[in-house]
Amino acid sequence: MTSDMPDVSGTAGAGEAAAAPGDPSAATARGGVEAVSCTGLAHAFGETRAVDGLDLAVREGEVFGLLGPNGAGKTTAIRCITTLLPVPAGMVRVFGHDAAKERMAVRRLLGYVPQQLSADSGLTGRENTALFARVFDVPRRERAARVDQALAAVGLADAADRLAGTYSGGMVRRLELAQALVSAPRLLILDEPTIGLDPIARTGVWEHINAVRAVTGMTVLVTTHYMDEADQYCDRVGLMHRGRVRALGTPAALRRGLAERQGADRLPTLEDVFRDVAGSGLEDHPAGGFRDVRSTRRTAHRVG
Ligand SMILES: Nc1ncnc2c1ncn2[C@@H]1O[C@H](COP(=O)(O)OP(=O)(O)OP(=O)(O)O)[C@@H](O)[C@H]1O
Repeated sequence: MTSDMPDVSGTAGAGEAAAAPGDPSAATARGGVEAVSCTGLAHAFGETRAVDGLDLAVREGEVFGLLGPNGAGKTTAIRCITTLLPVPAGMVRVFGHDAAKERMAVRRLLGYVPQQLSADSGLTGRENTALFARVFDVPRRERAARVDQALAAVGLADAADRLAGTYSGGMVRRLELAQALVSAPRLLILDEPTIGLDPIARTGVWEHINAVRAVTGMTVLVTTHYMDEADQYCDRVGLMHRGRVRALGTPAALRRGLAERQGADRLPTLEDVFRDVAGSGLEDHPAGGFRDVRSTRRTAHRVG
């Protein structure tokens, strides 16, 4: 925690997690339930089996990266976990709460930064964040302070009263982070938080996530296409392909495992691991499909 990083821990679950920030094994050792548990999760759109028997366990306190190419099923899985999509088959639990039957309990525990733009360009940063504080039932008397804390935690204190429409792409992403943090979630879910951002803005987003996490001990579940970011920032990753997790572990262990299997003289990258896991099937879902272009352009538009 840096001295200029205010506390955004609020009340929900911050105390127990703060005992061992960033240490997932310690969190599990405290006997806490898993932050997210998916068992046999399946979700189809017509004939398309977007998620197809997903098993996944995210430990309390860790940063877990769900990686995969376009169409792997990451967003669909995330939307089931956040209760935005139903759970037609299998089981999803968030801190022990059944996402199918206890939707409000699940929603109260999490903050969600979707891929799509969630900030209103016609409102200031402060107004946008205050709106989320109201929607997420932050007690009225705490709202102003919590909004200030959330904006300061993402480095937007000085820009709080500017219209979001004047923000750069990186600032918009950090504002969306503040919106998700204002309710002091125990679980922060981010769907491709850095897509379309330049390297400096990408680093900025991650630094703010990690600074808040160091204070609150919140669990982070993030989807990304960027293997380098996953390698650098995630405690563990799940490599998802065709609706399922095909490999799971710390980035280092996955890379070492491939090096041992291949007898390689250099340590492979996470991307090498992914190509090994997904094999030639990766070409079935080439990057740059309409949906990916659309989301990248949406973000790029904010930058312009
Ligand atoms: N609303 C929808 N209607 C129909 N098909 C959908 C819908 N949403 C997703 N799909 C399909 O489900 C599959 C999984 O999509 P999903 O968005 O979950 O993948 P993803 O891994 O998040 O991809 P991306 O990285 O491009 O966001 C894809 O084949 C996609 O075209």
